[in-house]
Amino acid sequence: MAVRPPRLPPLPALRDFINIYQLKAKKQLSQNYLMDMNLSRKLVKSAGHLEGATVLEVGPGPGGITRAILERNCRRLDVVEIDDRFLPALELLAEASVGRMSVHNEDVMKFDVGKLWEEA
Ligand SMILES: C[S@@+](CC[C@H](N)C(=O)[O-])C[C@H]1O[C@@H](n2cnc3c(N)ncnc32)[C@H](O)[C@@H]1O
Repeated sequence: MAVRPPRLPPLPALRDFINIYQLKAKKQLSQNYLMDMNLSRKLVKSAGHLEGATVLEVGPGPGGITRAILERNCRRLDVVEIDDRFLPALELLAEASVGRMSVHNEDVMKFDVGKLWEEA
């Protein structure tokens, strides 16, 4: 029998986050947002088996791919996002993940991934 992905509690649509927080894409940070959740789920599925895995996502933006990763029932998800305008949306996702997701508002080029995973 197929295992259903765990449902996250109802969350605002990505488009609403972008409108409420006026998250106009910044070119200098290569920002563009994937809004189609079906596409995000397909992308994440192509990463393989994530159930019980420890995952690092760089540049989650408003969190479309992040939602799809959480739905795959990973054990732990760390996201590193340089732009603090996304923090309210990402913190809401972290709350909905019931302790599985942590948000790091940092530049990934200066971020110590090794240290993070020592703790994992
Ligand atoms: C192309 S957008 C992708 C957003 C999201 N993953 C999606 O698919 O909708 C790239 C993201 O990487 C972030 N970013 C760019 N440079 C970064 C850096 N040095 N460290 C962490 N995040 C960075 C941007 O702020 C942006 O959220």
